[in-house]
Amino acid sequence: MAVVLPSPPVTASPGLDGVVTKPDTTTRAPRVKPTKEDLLKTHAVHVQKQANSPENAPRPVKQPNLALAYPASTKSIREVDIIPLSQLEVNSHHRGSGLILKVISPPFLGAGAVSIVEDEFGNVDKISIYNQNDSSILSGVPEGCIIGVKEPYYTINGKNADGSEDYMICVDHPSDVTLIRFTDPIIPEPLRLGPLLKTAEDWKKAGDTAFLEKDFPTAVFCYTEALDCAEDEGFKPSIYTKRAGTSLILGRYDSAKEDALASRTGTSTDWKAYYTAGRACYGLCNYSESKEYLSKALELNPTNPAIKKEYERCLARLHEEETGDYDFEAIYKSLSPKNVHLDLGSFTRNTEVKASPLHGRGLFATKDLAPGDLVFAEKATLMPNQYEPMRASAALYALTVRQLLDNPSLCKSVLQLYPGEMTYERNPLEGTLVDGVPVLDVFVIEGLRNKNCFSVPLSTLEDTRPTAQEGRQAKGLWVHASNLNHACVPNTLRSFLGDMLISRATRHIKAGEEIFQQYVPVKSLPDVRNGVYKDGWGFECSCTLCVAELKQSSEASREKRKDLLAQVEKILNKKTPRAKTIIPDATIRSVDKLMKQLEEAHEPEIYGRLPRLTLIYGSNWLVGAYRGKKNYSKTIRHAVKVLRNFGFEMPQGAESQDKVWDPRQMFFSEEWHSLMTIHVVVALRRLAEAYNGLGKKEMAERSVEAAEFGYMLVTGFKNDLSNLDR
Ligand SMILES: C[S@@+](CC[C@H](N)C(=O)[O-])C[C@H]1O[C@@H](n2cnc3c(N)ncnc32)[C@H](O)[C@@H]1O
Repeated sequence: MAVVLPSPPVTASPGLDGVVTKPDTTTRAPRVKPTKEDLLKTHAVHVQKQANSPENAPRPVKQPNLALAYPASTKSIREVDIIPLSQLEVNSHHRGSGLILKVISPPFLGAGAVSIVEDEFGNVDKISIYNQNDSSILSGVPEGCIIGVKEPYYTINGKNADGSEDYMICVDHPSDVTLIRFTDPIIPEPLRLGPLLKTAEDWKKAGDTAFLEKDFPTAVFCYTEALDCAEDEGFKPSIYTKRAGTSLILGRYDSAKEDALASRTGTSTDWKAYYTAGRACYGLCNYSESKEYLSKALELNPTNPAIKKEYERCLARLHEEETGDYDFEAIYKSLSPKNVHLDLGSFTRNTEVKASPLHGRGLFATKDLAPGDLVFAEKATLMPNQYEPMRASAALYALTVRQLLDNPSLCKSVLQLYPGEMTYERNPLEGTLVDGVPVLDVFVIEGLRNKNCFSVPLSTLEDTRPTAQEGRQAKGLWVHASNLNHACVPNTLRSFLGDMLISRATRHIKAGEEIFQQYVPVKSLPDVRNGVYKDGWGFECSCTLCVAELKQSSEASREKRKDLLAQVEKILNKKTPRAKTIIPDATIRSVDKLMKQLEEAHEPEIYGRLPRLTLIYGSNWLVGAYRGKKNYSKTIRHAVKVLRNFGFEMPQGAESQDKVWDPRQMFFSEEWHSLMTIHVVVALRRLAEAYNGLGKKEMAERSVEAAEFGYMLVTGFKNDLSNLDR
């Protein structure tokens, strides 16, 4: 799916003569409007060009520009005052008004469907309808259909070739436009066509033809007409069955379920209705309801293998939801770039959503958890299989709009996510059905996508490999995980397997304690990282580390650390030495010296049990440098420092090669505030290598075991450390 970058905010721009001209944003009547002939002629040229271009090019997405947000209409087309096109004013949203229009051209399909429309008085205009679903025939507004546009936004689309203004009705919110049935009395006399087909049987046949041609949206439309004009009640169940099956193919599970249940006749053939309803509920990840319907289907048709199979699948999902018992290794093996949506239930019962003292809602533990425990595992609510970084956000936005339109029952859980500050008040009617579709505000959807989505590799395990392709991440929404607030030194770590988010405890968590995660990897300087949170999510972090660094440590100390870190970075030029790189001793000595000063710049009374993030880069580098020189004792010394700098408790004397201690214990300290990343695993491996080099087998083995535990935390499940070499 290609991406259309958000249209630029309306700002001043230089004109041809270099003079800055401000776009005209005043509400006013349009200047000169083109004639019907001109509009149709220009439009036909575009449509022709499209017809000549290669078929099946993906539709681009118009991502909403939050700076230009406006609310969706919550009114029915029957509640607004119908106005003629001639009353439209540019740069206006025409609150309280609506249009009834006939589409008089085939559409040009780009990011939106652009068509020419006419009102009952013969006025014509251009319309662009965005964010419609492929499952809806409105995505291609067929010529001849009648549409209602609620509270239309009329805009200047740019300039025509002759320099005149190009006007357009711009429909961003998918629920602002509604398809009007040909027999609806709301259609004014001059636009009326009367019914295209006469009988329910005719419509049913038309539906069947569309179905066979795989034009499923049209099939749904025809079956709907058939149901509407059917006089014989006995005719309806078979149409409901057909429409349910078609909706199931389209992924419109809510309607599939509703139609399936409406198709029941009270006879033994109702197993089909229950089977379809069960599959629809499965599609909505509502496994307990799915089980109910599938049980009923089995009662009526106990030997049917298809029902049995679905039933078994359903039981497996319920077991996962209940126990969190997953075979992660098998799941990992089943993953492929084409198969990222896993058939799994979500395990969330160790956690609950409650009000957080920090902000809005938070996630809290319902039982005591130990380091390594599965806190929760959640299948993505929405995650497109799109790992191209340039396209991932737009794909998630488009999928969210599509899924909510197709399955209004999803609206409640998704629309309650935090969308950040909006420029207007949210309407409580969002997500409720008006004119048969849920009211969707695309700017709210973009806001909540932005504030709640996670970037996700195909699997975290693969992402930890040196050969991993950088930046290939999809974006997804996990509604349960969206309740997590951020802490720089959190108590959980998330990882991914396909669209499954795995959250593991990185320290002891007591029942009732709030659960935190890092939104993004933390920057070492507190003001820099808090700038990221402020810009991205609008908050300042109040975790133990941020409070210590920003409130307790003096500005002078902060500046000193910043300055020393800059000096270290300058020498290292952001390169971690590889095993075979020979580093001049003088460079190592300079880094070592600076690192000592940097270490001393951390006040012991403040950093006693906290990570010292500014030291991590340099200490990691020193591990690499001494490893390259096979200087085992210094490798041990600095690997221990790395672990300490990540906030792990190191016993007295651990920096010495002769100290006997147990690195496996470091994850279980109650008082220390540690930060778990893949670098901790790497440091533990270096420690093991160095102990091995010195012949200290037991220490080496303990270090490997600690690294394996750390790797389990990072990747979500137990894995061989050799993955880190592939
Ligand atoms: C994904 S939501 C987290 C759940 C959120 N508390 C809610 O009520 O929906 C992200 C938003 O939570 C808030 N937030 C997250 N971590 C925070 C923290 N440590 N302190 C204050 N606000 C935080 C910010 O407003 C952020 O934009």
